[in-house]
Amino acid sequence: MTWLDLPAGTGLGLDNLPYGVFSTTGTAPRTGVAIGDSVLDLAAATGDDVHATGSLNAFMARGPQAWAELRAQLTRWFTDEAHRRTVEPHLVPRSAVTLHLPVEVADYVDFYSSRHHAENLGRMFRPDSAPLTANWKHLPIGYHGRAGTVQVSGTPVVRPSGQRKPTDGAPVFGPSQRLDIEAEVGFVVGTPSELGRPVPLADFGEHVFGVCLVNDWSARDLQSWEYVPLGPFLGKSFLTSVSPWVVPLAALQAARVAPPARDVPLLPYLDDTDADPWGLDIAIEVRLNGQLVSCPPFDLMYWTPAQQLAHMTANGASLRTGDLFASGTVSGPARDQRGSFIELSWGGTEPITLADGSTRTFLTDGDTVTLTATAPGASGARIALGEVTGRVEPAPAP
Ligand SMILES: O=C(O)/C=C/C(=O)CC(=O)CC(=O)O
Ligand SMILES: [Ca+2]
Ligand SMILES: [Mg+2]
Repeated sequence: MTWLDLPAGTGLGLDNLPYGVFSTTGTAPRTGVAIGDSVLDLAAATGDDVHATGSLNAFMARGPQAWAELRAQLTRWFTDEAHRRTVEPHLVPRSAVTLHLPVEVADYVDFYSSRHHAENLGRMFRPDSAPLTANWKHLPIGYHGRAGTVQVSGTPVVRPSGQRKPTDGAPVFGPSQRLDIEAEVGFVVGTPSELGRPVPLADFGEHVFGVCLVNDWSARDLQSWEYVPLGPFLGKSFLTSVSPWVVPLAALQAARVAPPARDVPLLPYLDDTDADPWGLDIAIEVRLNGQLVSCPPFDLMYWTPAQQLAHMTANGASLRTGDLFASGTVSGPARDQRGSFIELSWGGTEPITLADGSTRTFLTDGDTVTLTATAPGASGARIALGEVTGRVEPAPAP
């Protein structure tokens, strides 16, 4: 029980306690913890300068024991009436805060781990080949993205310009006509690793601090022309949006589920059949201008984040505090479980109809896309993973 007056059905109860960076008018950005309709000012409540730096990095770098200790302390503070007098003055209404990018992003990696998404994109981008490439079931495919354009939820999505190639004719340069979203889950690295030393599956929880939502905005016309043979480049690097609250891995223990059965035996460094695997029951919702368009199921992801981390470091590449790796677009087998508009509209050939009767293939200037998600929490109720939103603005005049 808590002395806090938590709203009924809050996804931000004692079993969540996500971390973010906030400011109020005229004050410097600092670390806070979301609880109900409030934010606890951690810099003030703990007096620890690590929470006054304006990003979570310094705290994340302290490692899993420090993460567990602070979480245990927060639980004591919020449950024991004796702490009320000292803690309550440091609660700020959530409606009064500005939220900032919570993490100084070091490297950004994007995976491709939804089988349904990969099959759909394969069918559309490579209609003359098998939907899944020969390597897909043997390793979690990924690429290194652009860390410097990872921004917090709410950052305007300026329509990117670039080269695209009409079916008949020469390449042209101009604003993307196929601007899209990618609904993903992101994993934030806290503890670095040593160069030359792979991180085994079992060490996932030693390194990964927490989870956020990711919208990996994508310009499909730029992408389909530029990506051969080196993979995604300018079609995705213009912006990646993340949710402001990082949910600690500890809050997701009750959400752990077995991943889908794998079709081929895995090499030992990826084989989690005898381990406690890291499938996660995260239910995502995608809204366009407030209207629900899709419910991508994260529990169906073929590759888990622990396998992604093991693969990402299998060659000895080291981790830095603040590294962000995203799951890849989350799509399920049903049409209304697809995590991108290229899939929802089947490459623009089958427009979707929204609740208000309007139709869409790709995004129109003025559109707002919002991703939210929930997962089972320790109390039995679902915890919230916050939201990541962005509004499309027209390309600047040339
Ligand atoms: O199949 C392709 O060539 C490209 C696929 C993507 O755009 C996916 C990507 O960025 C990774 C992902 O989000 O799943
Ligand atoms: Ca992506
Ligand atoms: Mg992107």
